[in-house]
Amino acid sequence: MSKIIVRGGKRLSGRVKISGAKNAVLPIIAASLLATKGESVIHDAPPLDDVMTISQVLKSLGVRVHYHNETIQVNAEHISTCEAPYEWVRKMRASFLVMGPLLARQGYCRVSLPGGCAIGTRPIDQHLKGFEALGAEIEFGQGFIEARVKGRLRGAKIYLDVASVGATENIMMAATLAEGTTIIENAAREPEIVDLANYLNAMGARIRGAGTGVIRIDGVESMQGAVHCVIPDRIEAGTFMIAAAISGSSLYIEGAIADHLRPVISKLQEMGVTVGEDENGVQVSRERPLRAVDVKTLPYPGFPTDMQSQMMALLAVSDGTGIVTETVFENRFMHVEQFCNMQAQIKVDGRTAIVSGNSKLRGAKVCATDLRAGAALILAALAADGETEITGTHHIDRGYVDIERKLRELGADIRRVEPAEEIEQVANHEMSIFTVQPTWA
Ligand SMILES: CC(=O)N[C@H]1[C@@H](OP(=O)(O)OP(=O)(O)OC[C@H]2O[C@@H](n3ccc(=O)[nH]c3=O)[C@H](O)[C@@H]2O)O[C@H](CO)[C@@H](O)[C@@H]1O
Ligand SMILES: C=C(OP(=O)(O)O)C(=O)O
Repeated sequence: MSKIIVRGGKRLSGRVKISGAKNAVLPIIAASLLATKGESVIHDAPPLDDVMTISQVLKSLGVRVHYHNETIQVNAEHISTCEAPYEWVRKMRASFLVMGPLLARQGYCRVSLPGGCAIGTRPIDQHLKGFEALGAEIEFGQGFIEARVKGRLRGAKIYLDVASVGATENIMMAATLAEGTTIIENAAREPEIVDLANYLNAMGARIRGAGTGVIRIDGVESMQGAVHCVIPDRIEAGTFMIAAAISGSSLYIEGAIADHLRPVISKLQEMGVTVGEDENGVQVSRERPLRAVDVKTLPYPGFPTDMQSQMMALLAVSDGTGIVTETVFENRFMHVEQFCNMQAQIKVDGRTAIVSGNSKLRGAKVCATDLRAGAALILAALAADGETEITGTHHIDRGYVDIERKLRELGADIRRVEPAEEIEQVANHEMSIFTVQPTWA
């Protein structure tokens, strides 16, 4: 498969435009299943493999989906089946988000168990607990989950044991068409939850409190298609902020919403990075040596787990020792071994990684073990001596739009290599939206 090759040591400069948020657009596309009338038009939908995957899930349900120029149109007036197949759901955890809308609208669904990044066991018990509280009966089949309800779901009070992003989204979507009021307590507060609630409200839902720990949903009889613009991707923005810091550069990150990035901005400032903000984005500059800091991942508004590996790359080249504690996922240190192949000094003890700084990173052959780990390896490679070859690029393509083009335009020496004999195969493969966008459009 393809490789990304980076020759480190280049200064970057200029501005980079952040794409729409992967983690916002995926639930929003799933939510469009709730519209029994009219078409949804979703702008700033990034051309990512994950967006293709969720589109394929909807198409497999008989829904009309069309993608053009970062706008996705969904017409879900007609649904022909309530079964979301393994073929697509296994590729990505967010596919499981069709369960809430299907159950609410059709009273039945059969959804394959979800896949996604291998960063922990990632149970779905909180999603199912929520559906059961709303009156659904849940059955496990072989690799499938079936949910059914007689008549409409009924509003309920649901306390989440963990403030799960996916469970909050799935339950919130299911509750929109329930009879009566649903209250989700200990709800996740991520900006992507707020974006989803805004879209659902534009479709006719009645949701209050999204972005706080208590969300109230007053059920409505029906919903229709709506127009929506997806928020900018705070994780992509954070990744480019670290690109500026790790390469000793100054970059303007266009579209970044500083309020969504507070924990990342605050850590970078503690490390000696200058961050300026205005209404259109953030300016990040690093002129002096970096100071190591400790980082603990937490649900929003804490430091995002999706920025942990990128921050670890930065700590590896900072002065001093930084302790990284991962509290959200129990197995999200797979990238450490890859960093160590680049001469980073990192020791893992359970959920803690001790990063001894001042490493002179060296280019090496490394493999992206998951999406953010792949981005973090690119960042490390920007600061490394010599050439780094990164495989496992399919992980990166799940969540970053044209990362190598964006970095190249800023001055990085980065390119993607497709082995000659595989080019034709890739071009014919419907997974690659970059080469065969029209097959799922
Ligand atoms: C598509 C998407 O938006 N993905 C994001 C979403 O994933 P996702 O929605 O899967 O993450 P969750 O917030 O659900 O997971 C957080 C923690 O809760 C646990 N848990 C979750 C559900 C459940 O039913 N039971 C349970 O125990 C998980 O194992 C994990 O330890 O939020 C994560 C945490 O910010 C991010 O890393 C992912 O990028
Ligand atoms: C873990 C991630 O994605 P997913 O939840 O889709 O696996 C991520 O975006 O970093």
